[in-house]
Formats: sequence, structure tokens, C-alpha cells
Amino acid sequence: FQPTVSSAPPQSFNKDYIHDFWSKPRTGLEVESHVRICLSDPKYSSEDRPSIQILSNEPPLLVVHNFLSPQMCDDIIQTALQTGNMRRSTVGSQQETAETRTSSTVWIQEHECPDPLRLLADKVSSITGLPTSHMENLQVVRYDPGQEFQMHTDHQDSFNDLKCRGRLATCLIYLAAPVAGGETWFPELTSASNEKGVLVTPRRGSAVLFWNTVEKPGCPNYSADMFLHADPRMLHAGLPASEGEKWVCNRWIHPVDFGAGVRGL
Ligand SMILES: O=C(O)CCC(=O)C(=O)O
Ligand SMILES: [Fe+2]
Repeated sequence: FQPTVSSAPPQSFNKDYIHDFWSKPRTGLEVESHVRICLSDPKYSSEDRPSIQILSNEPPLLVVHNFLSPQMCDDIIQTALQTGNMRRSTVGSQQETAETRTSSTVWIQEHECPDPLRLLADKVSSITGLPTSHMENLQVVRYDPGQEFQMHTDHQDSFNDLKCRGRLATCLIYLAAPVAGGETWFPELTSASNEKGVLVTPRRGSAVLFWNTVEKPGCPNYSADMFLHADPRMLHAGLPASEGEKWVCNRWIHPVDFGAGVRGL
């Protein structure tokens, strides 16, 4: 396989980004080489080399270290703070607060922090093969010690009723790592060497990428308006940190274009 990756400017989705790499199960080596090719575009040459870890190949779960530079992570955190709008995080399409999610959230738009957000969207687009116009605004989340996001899937079947449909894929980035704890835990992704599932340790600038739904673009009979089922294997939790702040941001990708003004769910 040889995915085509264009050097189009980030915001204009170029059809060359489209590839059907994720339409069938892949080996870890295939996933690694796909992601390496996507991120080897000359426009990323000034950045630190990404290093790719495949934590599960089916369903795919990967971590890309150096996805964003430390400076870009700080810029996103500063932008979030400057809005003065951080509020208790919510869950679900009704945006309700819940005891299961105790962090604070703010949504930021691309014009508020252009370079990091464009770069982030562009890389996610090239890896997933989905256009940047299918992405929600960036959700920035701060956890103080003891705060957490209990077990959940990022897609919920009720999202099918929304115009924007569901959250096909997630790119979660650690903007600041706590001193201790705060791992992201995927308990269903067990293997001989990982009986308790996969535990991802937060590291500043690292991205965690995964698909949330059983149906993926390019799969047989896939269409943008089909019913999307949450993949129960992708259950995960943000565990509480015991010391230090943890900051993350989420970029979620939908099967349809949001049109002008990408909003958060
Ligand atoms: O904070 C984490 O480690 C996970 C966050 C998460 O799963 C989410 O925001 O949907
Ligand atoms: Fe999540």
C-alpha cells in the first residue's frame, strides 16, 4: 500500500488525502509505516521526529510522540486560559455535567491559536484520510489532582440523531503531563502481555489516535449517513492524577462536513 499524501495547505481539503487504509484490519507494521509516511511530508521537516508506538493493531490504537511541540502545547494551554471560559466538563449530546467527568473544559477555534491547531488538524487529516472540515473545534481539558473521566466511549449511538452524526475517530493529545497518575486506560484491549488492557502514560506533545465506531470509512457498504455503532472495545477512562495538573485536548472527526463554523458537540 502507498497512501497518497498531498502537501495542500491545511485548511483546504484536498482529495489526495483520501485513502482507504483503515478499511480493513492491518498489521502493526502496516499501521506504523502508514503513519510514518503520512507524517514524513516535507512540510513537517522542521519538527522533531515523531516516534510511533502501536499499542493495538486491531482495533487500532496508536501513540505518536512529538505530535505537537512543547511550545505548541503551551500555546494551546495559554489560549484556553485566556478565554476565561473554562467550565466544568460535560458528557453526551445534551452537554450535561456528570459525576463521571470532573475536569474543566473550553472549546477553542482555529483562529484563536492558528498554527498549532492547523498543524494538528492537518496531521489528523492525513492519517485518517478525513478532511479537516469534518472535525469539531478543539476541546481543551484540564484535570486537577483527583479529577477524572470515568469509563466511556467517545462515540455514543445517540449521536446518530445529530446532524453531525457520530465521532468516527479521536485524536487525544497530552498538553501537560501530571507528576503522577492520569493515565488513559483501555481495559478491553487485553493481550497475553497486557492482561489489564492498555494503559497510556501522558507525555507532553504525544497524540493517542483511535477509531470509535465499528463502521469505518472505506469499509464495505460504508456511507456517511449510515448508523454508526460505538465499538465497545474502545471503552476508556482518564484516570485521576495524584499530583500535578494534567491537560489534554481532543480533536474529533465526523463522517460529514460541519459546514461553516465547526462547533463542539
Ligand atoms: O484524559 C484522558 O486521559 C482521556 C480523556 C478522554 O477520554 C476524553 O476526553 O474523551
Ligand atoms: Fe474519551
